[in-house]
Amino acid sequence: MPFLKTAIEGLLLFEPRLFEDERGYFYESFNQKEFFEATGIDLPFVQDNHSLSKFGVIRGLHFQKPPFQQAKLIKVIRGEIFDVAVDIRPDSPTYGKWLGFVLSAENKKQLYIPRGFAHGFVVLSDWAEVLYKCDNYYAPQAEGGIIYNDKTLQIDWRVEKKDIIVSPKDCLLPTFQDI
Ligand SMILES: Cc1cn([C@H]2C[C@H](O)[C@@H](COP(=O)(O)OP(=O)(O)O[C@H]3O[C@@H](C)C(=O)[C@@H](O)[C@H]3O)O2)c(=O)[nH]c1=O
Repeated sequence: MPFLKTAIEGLLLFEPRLFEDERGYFYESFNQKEFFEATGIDLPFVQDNHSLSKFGVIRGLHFQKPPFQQAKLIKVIRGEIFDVAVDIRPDSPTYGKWLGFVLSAENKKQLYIPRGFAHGFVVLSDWAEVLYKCDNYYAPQAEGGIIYNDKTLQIDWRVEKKDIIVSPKDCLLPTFQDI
């Protein structure tokens, strides 16, 4: 289960090895032991999430406040997304930096986002189904977020402004400066 390091410490990209034959393909989409070796995380994931979104939908940027923070392992089983992680770990040398990766049903890449990041994605295909594992339960009272079009972060969401769809709740999220 090879995890590639990224320009942000702790943020890892997983490119699984596919076994293809005349029937189709097989791959290990998750292996706890190899995951532990790569990330040092010894806790099992406790919640799996599955969302479907149409083209132009941005979900995010979301996080849960301490002590309810969540690490996430993201993958796409239908369509294509641009998945974004923002480092909001106060002591991090890359605090306030973001990285984005195209994850798709085709490329089968998975993004591991440690605790202490804000997360969001935009759908680049007609529809996208996103699956992710979390190492902590949903805690609505601890929900936090940053507005997707924050002026400081300047995230390039890769879709035209007219096509962007954001939930009423996410439209009200604070700026990066205000969190
Ligand atoms: C996130 C979540 C939501 N819900 C409920 C609350 C609400 O009524 C409904 C939809 O919630 P939301 O609008 O917050 O869903 P969504 O915008 O998809 O929220 C998710 O966005 C991505 C980017 C993340 O990283 C996730 O951690 C999560 O915050 O689902 C749960 O029951 N459990 C959960 O874990």
